[in-house]
Amino acid sequence: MNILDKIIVDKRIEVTLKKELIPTKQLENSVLFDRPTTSLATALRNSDTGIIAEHKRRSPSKAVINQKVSVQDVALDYESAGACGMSVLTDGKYFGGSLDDLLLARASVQMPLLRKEFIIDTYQILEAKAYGADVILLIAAVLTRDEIKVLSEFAKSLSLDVLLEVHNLEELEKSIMPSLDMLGVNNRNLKTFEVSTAVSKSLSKHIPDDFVKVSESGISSVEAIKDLQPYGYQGFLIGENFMKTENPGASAVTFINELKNEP
Ligand SMILES: O=P(O)(O)OC[C@@H](O)[C@@H](O)c1c[nH]c2ccccc12
Repeated sequence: MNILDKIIVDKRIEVTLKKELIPTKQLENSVLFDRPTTSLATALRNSDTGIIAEHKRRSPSKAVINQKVSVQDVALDYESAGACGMSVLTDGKYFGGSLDDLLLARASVQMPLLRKEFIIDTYQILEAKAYGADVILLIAAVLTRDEIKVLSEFAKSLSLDVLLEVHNLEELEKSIMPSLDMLGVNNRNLKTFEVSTAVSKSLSKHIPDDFVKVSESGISSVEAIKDLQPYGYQGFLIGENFMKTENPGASAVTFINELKNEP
């Protein structure tokens, strides 16, 4: 079994248990549930940098990235650095994140927040809303077209943006539908961990113009962004490059300033 399949097996068990412990009514009663949301897609369309900065403590491909910084500090620093939005890993077992991380980020900043999670059930979308997210991620590699439709339409009914992630043409062609806002191309193969921005380049021409294009993973230089912009990318999801440093917020400031000053 590859790592992605393992994550999904565990996720199904986790969601089944949580559904029994915390009824959906309780999520809907969260003080955050009825708040107005902010669109990441709109923010990216209007941005001159398009950086979505991620909070990630560890990952299956890298045991320790950063276990020291506080998610609130990172969120505040990313926002003042000029990031367009923030991605918060909420998976515990493989990424060391939690829904509390999302909640703490929400308490700290106004910018759009993405719940970075392996979503397989509408229950997790209610959680995303209740803990302060503006955007959810759907991963085409682990969902059927029908599941993508049900989950994305449910998210839209809660005024959440949807970022659909693909890694190849087959996943892209199966997923195109009007209930998606952003199409993300993951440069990292979640089954083998191989990373190359060439994946974003080759898939870009197959993404219809009505979706905001986002390039995800393995972006570690301003040059990489300059290289991807001509392919129509308006969003760039960056995790490790910031999180592996002692001060992720300061690294984001340096990076975004360099990006703004580049001709
Ligand atoms: O740390 P990186 O290489 O900059 O990547 C960030 C982000 O794209 C990556 O964390 C990611 C992309 N898709 C995912 C799906 C699940 C978990 C994590 C991810």
